[in-house]
Amino acid sequence: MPSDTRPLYLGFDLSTQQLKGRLPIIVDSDLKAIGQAKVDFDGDFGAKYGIHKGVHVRDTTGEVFAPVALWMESLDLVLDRLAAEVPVPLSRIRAVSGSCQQHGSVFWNASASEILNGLDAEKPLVDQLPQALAHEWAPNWQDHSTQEQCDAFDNALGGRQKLAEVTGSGAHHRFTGTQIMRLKKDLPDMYAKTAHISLVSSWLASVLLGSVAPMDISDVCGMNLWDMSRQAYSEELLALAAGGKDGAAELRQKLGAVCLDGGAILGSISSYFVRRHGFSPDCQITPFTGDNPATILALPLRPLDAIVSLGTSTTFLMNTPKYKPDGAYHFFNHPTTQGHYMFMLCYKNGGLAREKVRDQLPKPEYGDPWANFNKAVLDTPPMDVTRPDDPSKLGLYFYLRETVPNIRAGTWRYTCEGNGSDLREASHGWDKQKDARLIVESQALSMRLRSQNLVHSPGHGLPAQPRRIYLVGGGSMNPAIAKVIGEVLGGSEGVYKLDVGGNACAMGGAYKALWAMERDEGETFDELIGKRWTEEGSIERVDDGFRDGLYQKYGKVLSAFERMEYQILAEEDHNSDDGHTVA
Ligand SMILES: Nc1ncnc2c1ncn2[C@@H]1O[C@H](COP(=O)(O)OP(=O)(O)O)[C@@H](O)[C@H]1O
Ligand SMILES: O=C(CO)[C@@H](O)[C@H](O)COP(=O)(O)O
Repeated sequence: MPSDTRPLYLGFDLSTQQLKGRLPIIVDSDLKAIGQAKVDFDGDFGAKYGIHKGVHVRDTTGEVFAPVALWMESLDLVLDRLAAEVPVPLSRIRAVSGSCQQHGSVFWNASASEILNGLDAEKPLVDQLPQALAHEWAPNWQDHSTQEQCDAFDNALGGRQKLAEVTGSGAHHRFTGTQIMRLKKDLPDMYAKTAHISLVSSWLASVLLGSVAPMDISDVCGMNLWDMSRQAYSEELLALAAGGKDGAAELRQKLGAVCLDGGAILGSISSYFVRRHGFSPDCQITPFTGDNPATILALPLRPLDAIVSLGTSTTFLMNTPKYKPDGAYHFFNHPTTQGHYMFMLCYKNGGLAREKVRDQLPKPEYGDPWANFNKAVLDTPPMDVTRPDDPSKLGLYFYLRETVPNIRAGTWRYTCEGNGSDLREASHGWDKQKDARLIVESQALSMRLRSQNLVHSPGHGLPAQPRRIYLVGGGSMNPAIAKVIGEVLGGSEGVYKLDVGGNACAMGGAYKALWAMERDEGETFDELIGKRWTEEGSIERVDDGFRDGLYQKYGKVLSAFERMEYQILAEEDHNSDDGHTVA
């Protein structure tokens, strides 16, 4: 086929701080990215919407939310930029999918279908679509205003572990079921006016489709409402969120159908995008998923490989056929492979917490803003142990209430012996330079602690650990962070970064659209992408990973790290509004 007629697949990424579109060109045996465009929410629209890092925060309640109109403006703008920046017409795009920040929800009113279907290409989305909303704000995954609702969810089926067994997760502040329950209580008129509820992923798919799109099989698991063994909504949990049996039926209707096939074709793109942005009327929309499920589609991920996503949130992801739910982590349906799951740990205090520590150090006058942070990381030895009898330093750096564990905002500095004994608070703290290494170690130790049941020995007598660790997200550009992650988490075959770096989830979305259109009968995503994907040009080895001796040293302080978390949790007033659920 001549190169200028080969079909293209577009993958969006609507994440916390930006909307990105990546446009890979697909050839017979290769998958090649040919261009991208980006809207930065703060940079492009910060003043207009009064947002900071893509969201509004209400400190008194713990609410975190984003203006939906911001995403409407950003969608038109990113497509204008894409058309200007890529050397191919958008009419060559054959199908679109994408990945969006998880758990956020958009509340549509009863005129949504009519407005979506009748968009006028002469006017921007932001002049027409807000009228289709019942609520101008979308709760964001950093929201932590739902402790009361989390307690109710954890108790509903007989305990947190039971909830995790049924839905793949214990109750979490950000999960959509707890958010819907709170909004129904706080804003009953808004809830009554709501005809449809979308996740951010199905919202973006709806706009592109020109009708309300179904939720996707993986992203639907981020609600605490989906029964994993039945692959259907849990009636009991719907009733809990919506206040009784009648409420459950109404809520099920608002949530709509769920698309069980990640490679389904939902329909042709809305004529708005054909007329305004030059898409072909034959361009197809396939289900959009969450940014984390899409990230595991950015490469053929084998069981025992792990992805660490260093975006606004930090997430640790694995593809596994085993379902071993626990209140401290998440199991989602795999976005493309039935019978497989995505294991996930998710931390709120990821990139922004590292930025806070970085900003305590002198700012480099020019060049890489991370240069001084990186120097401090590399100048500090593991756990700041220089001599054999130095105590090991451990810290927690939370600028927001954390998810796992559910610890309030604050900074804590502790020491212990090399074997994990004699844990005590470092009453005089330590030099700020050391925090740079210690925050990265702390984030990696938490991931190691909570993923240890999921990994086994990769062979050759090695201790249990991931085989390969792939880094993605904005922080994956950072070699000092990569080194510490390898030292703490291991990785018997090394640590790699994806060449698409911060765009892995958009790439995963584009691959999903490709699979939807080009799969043979019964051909799995991994089979199709595995045949065309090559390591060369896709990944780069950035660290050795497992280091015999040092890996075991970090292993010895894991129990002290866990005790430190418990001690801090125990300090919280159990009767305070903050609650004390151990996640
Ligand atoms: N060189 C770097 N070193 C460390 N962190 C970085 C670097 N470059 C970007 N980041 C971090 O990446 C984060 C954004 O990552 P990204 O994956 O684009 O975010 P999101 O998808 O959540 O919008 C920023 O908060 C920033 O802290
Ligand atoms: O809440 C979660 C996962 O459960 C977050 O990972 C969000 O999905 C947002 O991700 P980024 O903006 O950091 O990409």
